[in-house]
Amino acid sequence: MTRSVFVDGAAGTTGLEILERLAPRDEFALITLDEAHRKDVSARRDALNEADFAILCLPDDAAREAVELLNPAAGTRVIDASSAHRTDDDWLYGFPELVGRERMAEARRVSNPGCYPTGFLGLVAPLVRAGLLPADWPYTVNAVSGYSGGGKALIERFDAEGDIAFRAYALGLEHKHRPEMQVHAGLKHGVIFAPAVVPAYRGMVVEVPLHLGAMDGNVTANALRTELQKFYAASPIVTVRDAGPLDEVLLHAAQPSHDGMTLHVRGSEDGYHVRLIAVLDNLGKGASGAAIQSLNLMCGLPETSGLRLGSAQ
Ligand SMILES: NC(=O)C1=CN([C@@H]2O[C@H](COP(=O)(O)OP(=O)(O)OC[C@H]3O[C@@H](n4cnc5c(N)ncnc54)[C@H](OP(=O)(O)O)[C@@H]3O)[C@@H](O)[C@H]2O)C=CC1
Ligand SMILES: CC(=O)N[C@@H](CCC(=O)OP(=O)(O)O)C(=O)O
Repeated sequence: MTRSVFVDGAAGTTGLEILERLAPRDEFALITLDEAHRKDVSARRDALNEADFAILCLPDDAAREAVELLNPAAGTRVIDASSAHRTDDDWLYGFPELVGRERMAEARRVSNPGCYPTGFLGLVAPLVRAGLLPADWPYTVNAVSGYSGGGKALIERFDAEGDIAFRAYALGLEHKHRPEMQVHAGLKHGVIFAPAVVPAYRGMVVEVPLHLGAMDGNVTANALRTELQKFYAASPIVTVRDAGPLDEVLLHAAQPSHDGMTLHVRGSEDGYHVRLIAVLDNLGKGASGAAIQSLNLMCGLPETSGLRLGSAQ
């Protein structure tokens, strides 16, 4: 059975990577628009309603517009890579490891998680659910991303300026990912989110430092790691590393494309402090790879079909 797929925003950073992953697969037939029509509302409406699946790789406003162009009778199932619907109850949050693969199989509207939230939620949500971390703790998220995370505009800026080593942003302490992190981890307080961009094209490191010893209970770093290992034991995509020696270079300037995510739990000797660290590709598990994982599950296909999971992160 062949399913038709329309990628709206196919000329963008995320869209192109989705096309690369879909092109060799014969389970899917791509509906494409040429350069002259890719932003034409009428052509997009036709493509959106003709497709079995639409994958939206657009800015938020254009993604909302695409949803309005859909005729419910057409039955198109949607995966939205933007942040427009990530805390919308009418959409399933497309993090299969957290929401359950069975729900993905049935879903008609799936919101792809944000890149940084994928790292944060991958670390924190299972631990809050298990009662090992408190839901009412004031969490902090320190993170760096490759510059493709900002799409075509940021890629152009990095290519043009050439000498940026560390670009801190969201310095007003607001960011579109904060609500998503709070809601899907079930937290009482909004997080402090401190993102930065570094001169790597792709890849990201998302870190949650914890004063574990200041929390109630006698939870240890080993207990956190064991819980994450149990939670992801069946996952072919998320790996939880043990406490052994760790290469200090978590992100290379020429990081290869990868659709997995690796989690680390590093504890101090006295057990008081812990660093939870997620390493992923913003264009892999952080965007395009996640969309393909969701598409596979929505089609009843093997979860990892077409994913890039070859070399370890
Ligand atoms: N880059 C990343 O790592 C990640 C991105 N995302 C999300 O994915 C979405 C796309 O991001 P990204 O690929 O980085 O962005 P890009 O800017 O690289 O691509 C966006 C594409 O959408 C096109 N576009 C804009 N408006 C319209 C419209 N009205 N109709 C049709 N096409 C339109 C743009 O056209 P043009 O080429 O003319 O500018 C561009 O090709 C965003 O919502 C982003 O938040 C999610 C996770 C990670
Ligand atoms: C480096 C950079 O600018 N990253 C983007 C996040 C990536 C993005 O726009 O997409 P998602 O929200 O769908 O993850 C940002 O911080 O706004």
